[in-house]
This record gives sequence, C-alpha cells and structure tokens, in this order.
Amino acid sequence: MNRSTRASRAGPAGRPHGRDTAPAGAKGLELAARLLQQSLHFRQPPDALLAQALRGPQRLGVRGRAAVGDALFAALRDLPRWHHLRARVRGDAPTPLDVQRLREDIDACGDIVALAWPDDAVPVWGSDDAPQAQRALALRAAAAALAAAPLPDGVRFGLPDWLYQRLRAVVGEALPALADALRAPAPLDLRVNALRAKREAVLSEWCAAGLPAVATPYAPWGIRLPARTPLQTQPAWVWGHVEVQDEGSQLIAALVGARRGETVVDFCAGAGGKTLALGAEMRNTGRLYAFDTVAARLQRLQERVQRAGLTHVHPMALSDESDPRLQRLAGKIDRVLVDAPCSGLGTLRRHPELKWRHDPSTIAQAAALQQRILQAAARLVRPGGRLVYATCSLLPEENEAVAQAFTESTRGRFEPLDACTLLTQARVTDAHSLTEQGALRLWPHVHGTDGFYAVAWQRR
Ligand SMILES: C[S@@+](CC[C@H](N)C(=O)[O-])C[C@H]1O[C@@H](n2cnc3c(N)ncnc32)[C@H](O)[C@@H]1O
Repeated sequence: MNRSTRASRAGPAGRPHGRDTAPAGAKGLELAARLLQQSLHFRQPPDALLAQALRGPQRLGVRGRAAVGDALFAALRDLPRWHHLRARVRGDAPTPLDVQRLREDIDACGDIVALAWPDDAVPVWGSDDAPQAQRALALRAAAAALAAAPLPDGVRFGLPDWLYQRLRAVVGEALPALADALRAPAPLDLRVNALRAKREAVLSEWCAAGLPAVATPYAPWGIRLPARTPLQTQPAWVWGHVEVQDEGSQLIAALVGARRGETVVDFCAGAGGKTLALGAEMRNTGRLYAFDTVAARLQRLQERVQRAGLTHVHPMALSDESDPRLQRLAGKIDRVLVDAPCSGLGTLRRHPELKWRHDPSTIAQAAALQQRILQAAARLVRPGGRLVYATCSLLPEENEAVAQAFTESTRGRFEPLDACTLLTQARVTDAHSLTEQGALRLWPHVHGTDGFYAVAWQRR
C-alpha cells in the first residue's frame, strides 16, 4: 500500500555510488538472499531494505552493490520462473509457488537470487571460492543446460495465479503486453514545480548538460529520464525545481483542477506527492489541507512542502476517516481528492513485491476501506464542488466497483463528470486516449505510466 515517492531504484539515488570496486562474490549472494527473505515478510518495501543494507559496511564494490539490487528486483519480478527453474534443476516436480514457505527457506532464496543475478555480474563469482559462489555457478550452469519447456501461463508472466486470472479477465488478449510492461523497470518521471521553473527551461538546461530528458507525452509539467539517471548534482534538482512523480500521478492532480484561492483537501495525502502538485496548481494561494492517518508520512510531507516553497498547506493526522475534527469542514470544500490506500498493483514496475503481498481477501478489505473513506471525504464537498477518487490499482474491485457503489449510494447528489473534458481543460495532451467510460484509466503497456484509475463527480 505504500506508494511513497522516496527515491527508489528508479529514482535519482537508485544506483549506489562509491570508488570501491572489489568483487561481490558470496557476500553479495548472501545479502541478496537475506533481502529477498525480508522483502517477502512485507514489513518494509525492498528498496528501503536495500538502502539500509547498503548503508552499512558490506565491502561489495560498486558493481556488487548494484548487482545485489538488480538480483533482488529481478527475483521479485519473476519469482515463479526462478522457483520453477530451481525445481527442474533439482529434479523435483514443479509445485505452485508458496511465498510463505519460500521466505522461511534461506537456501531456496539463495538459489533464486543466484538464478536472477544479472549476467554481467556473474564473472565475479569465479574469483570467489566460497561454497555459495560455487553453488551459484553450478546452479546457473545446470539451468542453462535445461531444454526449454513451455512454462505455465502464471509462471511465464511472473504473476500469482489469482492475479493472472483477474487481469486476463480485465485486459484479455493484451495480458502478455501488460505483464511485460509490469516487469520492466519504470523510467524516472519528474514534475516541474510551476512555482519555481518552466518545463522548457529545465529541459534545455538538462539537454545542454547531456541528459536524455524529454517532455512526458500527456502531462503538461512532466519530464521523463531513463531509470536511475543520477540527478543529485543538477541545479534544477538541488533547488527543488523538480519533484520525482510518475506521469500518472501528475494526471490525477490535473483531474482535480485546483485553482488559485480555493479550499482543497487531499484526504489521503501520504508523503505529499499529489499535495505538492495541487499546491503548485493553486499557485500557493487559498488553503490546502493534507490529511492522513500515518503521522510519519505527514512529517515527510512537511519537509517536501518546504522544499517546494509552499506555505498554504495544512497537514492533519486523522485518527481514521471518521475523525470528529472533520465535521467543521463539512460542505465547505471546493475540491476533495481521495487518493485511496489500495493494493498498488498498478505500481508493480517499482514495487514488484506487492503482487506477492496481496490476495483476493486483502483486495476485498481494501475495497471496503476505500468505500468508507470515499463516503467520509464526500461529506466535505460544498454544493457545486468536485470530488475525485483515485487508486493505483488495476483491479475493477478497487476502481469501477467502488465508484459505481458510491454513485448509487448517493442517489443523484453526486453527478459523474467526464474525465476527458476535465483533462482537456487542464491542458493534458490527447486526453481522449487516457479515458475509458468517463474515467481516467492508465495502463503501463499502453501509456507508459504506472497503472491508475480516477473518476470525478460534482456535488449537486
Ligand atoms: C495511495 S497512498 C497516498 C499517496 C499520496 N497521495 C501521494 O501522492 O504520494 C494512500 C494513503 O492513505 C492513507 N490512509 C490509509 N487509511 C486512511 C484513512 N482512513 N484516512 C485517510 N488516509 C488514510 C495511507 O496512510 C496512505 O498514506
């Protein structure tokens, strides 16, 4: 459920830095295996675990540190494939992947990261006579010698079986393209802070500096760079002229259409990705409330608000969506955004662990919470005001079903608005190609963004 914009493996701090180039060998394998095990407990996202581990002493060398991260993410993206391959090498009958069993088995995790290890980093094992390195080399050689046999579909597409079935029902023939896009690393998308800079100026500065920066195809403030482009020394980054934000998130902020002088609520603000975009659209005027139930996220939001130069943001940690302090805002707010807690299955490019964390029961729980939050947030909207519901899920249970149940339950008090019209008004390019049945619907294999859904209503 965590979609923080902390620099991830796709962000500017993704590639480890340093001068130490000693080989990784067995130490790297051990570390990657331990990180895989920890990632599958879902207490912290793998990029956070990786960053912590690489801060400590590990003497892996620059390439070794990068290889550990690459192997960890490659393992999580294609877990069924590695599990299947390992069984075949060992001569076992392939069994369905059981994540809970896998995470208790450090040897299996070691084998999986060895199989997922980037090819160009394998030669470092040759100079390491530790048993783990030799075992990894033997395992890879045995896997390479296996005759290619057709893989079951869920294994081929790197998806748990239940999710494979659900997504196939939603996208049909496009499933292979969607599955491939979800396993590809995401580019580095940034949003230019309209309070401080213009997109054209940042683009020319970066092109002059040799960075392959291009304008994002749809969002008016977006810039796209290849994954892991190092930005730390770029003045536009240092001075807060840009923020890391997927183009899809930028389009959700555009759908809210916040204007100067308005009162706006970001009900599930988290660490503030969309709050910052809304604040820039409001040109730092009016009042922007940022709510969340996790105070630590709002703390991070406050740091980012300062960096972005916003002074009209009011964070408030809620006990839950029915916090009594919300009553004083009832019926008074011009625009309310519910960027709901969700499965995050649209963000598998950055968070491949989420497909192993969720199952149909967690999706049903998420949908019930989404309904409650949307109902509570809707009470704040003034007559004539706008309500926007958004998720980064691909599943209709968290998207269309929640929106439809809300529209029906409010019996005509909230009128659905056409997302294509709203996005066109917000100067989004080709808005018609981003919408399905009146809602914003973004797909990684079609639009090159994370997967998102968003729908808007006007209160009568
Ligand atoms: C999808 S994330 C928000 C991401 C954020 N808007 C951004 O753009 O970076 C959903 C957020 O909802 C928060 N949340 C969970 N339950 C909530 C509730 N009952 N009321 C308000 N926020 C809640 C979570 O803590 C999480 O930060």
